[in-house]
Amino acid sequence: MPIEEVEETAEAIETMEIRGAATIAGAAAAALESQAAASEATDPEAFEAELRAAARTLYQTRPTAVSLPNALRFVLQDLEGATVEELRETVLTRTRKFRADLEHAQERLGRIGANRLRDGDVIMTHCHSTDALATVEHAVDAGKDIEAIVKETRPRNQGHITAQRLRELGVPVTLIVDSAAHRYLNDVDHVLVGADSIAADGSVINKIGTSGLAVNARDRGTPIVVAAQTIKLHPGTLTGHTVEIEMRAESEVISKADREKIGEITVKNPAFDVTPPRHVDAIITERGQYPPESIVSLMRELYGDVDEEPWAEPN
Ligand SMILES: O=C(COP(=O)(O)O)[C@H](O)[C@H](O)COP(=O)(O)O
Repeated sequence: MPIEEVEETAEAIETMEIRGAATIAGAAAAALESQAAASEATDPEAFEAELRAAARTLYQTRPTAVSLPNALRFVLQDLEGATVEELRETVLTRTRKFRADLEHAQERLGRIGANRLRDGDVIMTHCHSTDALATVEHAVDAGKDIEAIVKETRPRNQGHITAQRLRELGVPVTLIVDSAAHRYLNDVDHVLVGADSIAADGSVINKIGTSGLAVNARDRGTPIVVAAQTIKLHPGTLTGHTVEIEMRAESEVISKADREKIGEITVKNPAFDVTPPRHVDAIITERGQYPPESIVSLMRELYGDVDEEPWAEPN
């Protein structure tokens, strides 16, 4: 049984109190760290079994952001240690490194992404991405004036979080409903979004509505920039796996009362969609800027082919 803190983190990820791919990954690593620190296992097998159970609990929360399994894999792959204490030390060292790397990567990505933004540029955002905001923050720190048109991002309105963060940076914000995006793209220099997963062919999986925004941006000739640390690269897609798109509750879309008033309908609430590489101009990572079609080489270099899940129950 995982400790209470792991259960609480899993619940917070499921209910989206903790959300966004990078934040989810950091929280999952922190939960494994707590599990390792608190473990009272007396033999290495029991310790590893506890860690695997904790990882499974975290893994089952949301399916689309690959940063979550990438974090779990980073911590649990090929665990080394002959005693519980050695294993504990390995896990604690890895979870701390993972969390520190996460911060450094976002900082570096932000500096690289900021080079694309010029003084006076207007960006359009969708959802709330800490990686995307890191690029704006660095541009602002470099003295550039940036303005933002922020899509509200139905049904969960993550655009409100983006608007608030941008205001904290002193960026002037115009909030629009999602369907107004095409109308305002003429005023925009870059569409700037994050990613939950990036597939080997360079497809970008991000908040539902990203692909429609990208099509509109292409129509208007506005460049589409994706800010995504390399923990968003989905190594499973190298071996033919697809990225699962999370379907969320109907209640996020329509109230029970409204639904009953309308009569018999089907409601669908996919949380993410897939933007093909031809609609993406650049993917900004902490390792540099990549055209989407060439991201596969970075994916192979960093992850190789990974098919196993180190948190699976041993046969
Ligand atoms: O789509 C979302 C969040 O979806 P949700 O709100 O459903 O979790 C974000 O664009 C990415 O996760 C990137 O975020 P970050 O750059 O912070 O990792």
